[in-house]
Amino acid sequence: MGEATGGGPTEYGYLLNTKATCVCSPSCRRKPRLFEPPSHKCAGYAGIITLSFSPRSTMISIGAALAGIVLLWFLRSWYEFEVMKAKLRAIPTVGSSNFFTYPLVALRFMMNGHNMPLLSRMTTQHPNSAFKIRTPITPSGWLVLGTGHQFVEDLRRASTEQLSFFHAAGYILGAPWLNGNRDADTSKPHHFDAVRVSLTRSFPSRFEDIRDEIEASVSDSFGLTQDWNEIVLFKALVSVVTRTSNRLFVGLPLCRDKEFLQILQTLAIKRAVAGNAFQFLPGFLKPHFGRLISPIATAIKQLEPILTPMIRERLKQEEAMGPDWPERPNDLLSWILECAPPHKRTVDDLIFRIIVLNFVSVHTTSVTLTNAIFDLAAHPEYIQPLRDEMEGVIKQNGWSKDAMSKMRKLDSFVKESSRMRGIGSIAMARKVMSDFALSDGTVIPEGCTVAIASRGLHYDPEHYDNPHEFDGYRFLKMRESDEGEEMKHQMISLEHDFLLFGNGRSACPGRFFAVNEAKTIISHIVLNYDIKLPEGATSHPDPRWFSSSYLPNSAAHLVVRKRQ
Ligand code: HEM
Repeated sequence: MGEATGGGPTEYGYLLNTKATCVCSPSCRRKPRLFEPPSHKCAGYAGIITLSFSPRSTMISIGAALAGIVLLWFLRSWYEFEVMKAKLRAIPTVGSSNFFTYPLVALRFMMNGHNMPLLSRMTTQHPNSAFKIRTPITPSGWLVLGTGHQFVEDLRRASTEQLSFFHAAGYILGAPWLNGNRDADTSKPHHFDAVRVSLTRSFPSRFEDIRDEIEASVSDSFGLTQDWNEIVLFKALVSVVTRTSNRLFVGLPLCRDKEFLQILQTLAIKRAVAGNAFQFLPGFLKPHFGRLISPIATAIKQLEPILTPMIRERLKQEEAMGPDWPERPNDLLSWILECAPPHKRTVDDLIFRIIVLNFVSVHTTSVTLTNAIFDLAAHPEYIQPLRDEMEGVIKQNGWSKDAMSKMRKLDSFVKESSRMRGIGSIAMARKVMSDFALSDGTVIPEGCTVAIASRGLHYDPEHYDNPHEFDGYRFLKMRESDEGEEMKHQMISLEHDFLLFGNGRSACPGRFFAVNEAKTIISHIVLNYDIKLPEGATSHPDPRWFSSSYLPNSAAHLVVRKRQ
């Protein structure tokens, strides 16, 4: 048998014992390798492995390999961090710029990434400037934040080849790993146009359905009793929004199917949590954890048996009759198929699109609605004027998209709630795809991530009087006083100092639907229910923040009863 120098094989292990030789015959001097190729057919080959194996040695080997990987990752991250720091030296740093304080910085960002005083101070003291902060949410560890209109304008005008939303948001939300590498080949997935063009054009004609689903789902979630009744508002609204959106996306009876809804509601929460948690994982672990915990992969597996027959049938019909046939459903599948390139017209891909659109729309709309309803309960003096407006407009226009557009007080109220709370502290995150010059001459290097300190802008006294005070009619007054520009201040408008929906070429394509859906849900609640905060509560329940993401207090209660 071959001898093992530097320690016996059973004691030190096959992988560590680099001086060991093959045991097939005394004359064989071959060195065994970490992964032995099958071509080496020595009789003793299997024997080496069997003889050499010991649990302790395997653990040591795995530990050594992992330590090596961590060290390599650490050195690479350090290198990339320092290279980017050098390239960004013209931009002032806020906070630490020392790589070795990373764990502390990551923790601080996680707990305080929405740092209101910092964002406000930078916005008011250094308007129209850029500063950089250390953050775990970008590949280089640096994020360049802009303040002021000019910076928004610079990002807004950039092409998607220069500044990419999908690359930046993908990294921040963990999409390449949690979405199972889908859309990795494109900077703008086709579902974006399905929402921007087809859904927006089609949903006014589906208004009756939407209203019907709101009535049924609110009654199921809120109850319809004469007595006061406490509900967990965020949970109730996630259910209402999932049902209403899916009445439009996939129609009846699926939008009321308990299993289907449960999968989507769990996904909306788990995907948001996983995306946030992923920001703090070292890059080399992301692919592995992504495969292990991907909520999207889980949802795809669970939804396959439910959605596959319906999608197969639709694909067959489209193939036989083309895109224009008399009974063609006016739903999400048709809208996606209108925009899908041939290689994306598959069952698997269509299930993925339905899931992604549920994820991007349900969570954001539920958060916006929860904020607005809690603001209404905290400021009950707005309830009667809003009821009067709703009743008047509906009397003239019926329940319709037009009626929703005419509810100016309501629009202003929901927009003010979103200005103060929103969905996050930064907006318009973009990855710089090639060196990008701002209008003041500052060059942001390729590979860097830029964003707007939107929470600072939303509270900027230059643009908003008494920005810390809730004024439900703020935007109504702006519409009335800004002659000829009254459309500018409605909620769906993309303004430089209101970035709930982002801005520029990648601004949210679902905002027309989202705002109308939210206004219809609030109108239904206000016209049919009395609402108030629970006993003892006097203000909007405290939200939770996780890094730069805003989360409403998901356990907070609202007290409701049938309108008296
Ligand atoms: C109040 C609710 C919503 C809010 C606050 C919101 C907000 C946003 C924001 C901030 C962006 C990124 C824009 C940028 O960086 O410039 C975005 C992207 C997007 N939104 Fe919305 N959104 C909402 C509802 C919806 C709805 C209802 C849909 C679809 C029906 C939708 C579909 C999308 C899509 C497809 C993108 C591109 C990102 C992607 O595909 O991952 N959104 N949204």
